Amino acid sequence: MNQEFAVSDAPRPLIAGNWKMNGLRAALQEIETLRDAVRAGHVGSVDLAICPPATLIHAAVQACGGVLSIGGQDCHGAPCGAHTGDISAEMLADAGAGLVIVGHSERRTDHHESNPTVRAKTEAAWRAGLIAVLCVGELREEREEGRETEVVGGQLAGSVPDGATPDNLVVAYEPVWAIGTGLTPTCEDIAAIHLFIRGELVTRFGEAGQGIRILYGGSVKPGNARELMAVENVDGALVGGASLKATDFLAICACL
Ligand SMILES: O=C(CO)COP(=O)(O)O
Repeated sequence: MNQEFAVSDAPRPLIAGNWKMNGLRAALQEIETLRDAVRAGHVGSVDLAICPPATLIHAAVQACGGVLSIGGQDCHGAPCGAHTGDISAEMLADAGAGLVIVGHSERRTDHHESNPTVRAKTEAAWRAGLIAVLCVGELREEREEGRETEVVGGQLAGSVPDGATPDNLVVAYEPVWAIGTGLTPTCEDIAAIHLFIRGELVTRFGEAGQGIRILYGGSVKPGNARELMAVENVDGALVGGASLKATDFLAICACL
């Protein structure tokens, strides 16, 4: 691949905010601030998404004025049924969501979600017409043992269904030990694992694998976003804490 092709063919970056279990209705002001910034032309060539708690999805869709995507943080694999407390991908789509995070490490840990479960959730997202933002990443001890590619490779093989394309899948590499800790891998380490993920996607999906966006997540802040986003095969970020305030989120977006 020559340089010109690589540059023109690079996926458009995506900065996605994961609000986790944060946000009451007053937080919709942050979405309105993001909307106004996009409308005023203050955000460059980058796609924006916010995944608020499910209680705010419908209102967030109304508040965002169609200039950013709103997503869910999880979905059930089934379209409906006797699953108290769960939300289906169809329900998210009905509320106006365009994407859904699946396989976040907090779900894999707190709710014991396995790779086959994450795979079923990804298929559910596709069935409902949503983009799946599928999270992978190793634990601290797995990194210390030098097993990160083995772990991430196993998560990709076990949880990404056949049929992935740039239009239905985004992969988010989130090392568990970097989430909410202020720690980040070195740029060299991020480059290595993103190249590994790119290779796995291309091996499995051919040309489509080149265009599937690979986000980095874990303690992305305005102060470190520029160097993290400049790493090869980093096509944007999945941001937790720094997505709660529009000013921080916009400062991250400005780094692309
Ligand atoms: O888990 C994350 C996003 O999904 C990252 O969270 P922090 O940005 O708060 O580390």
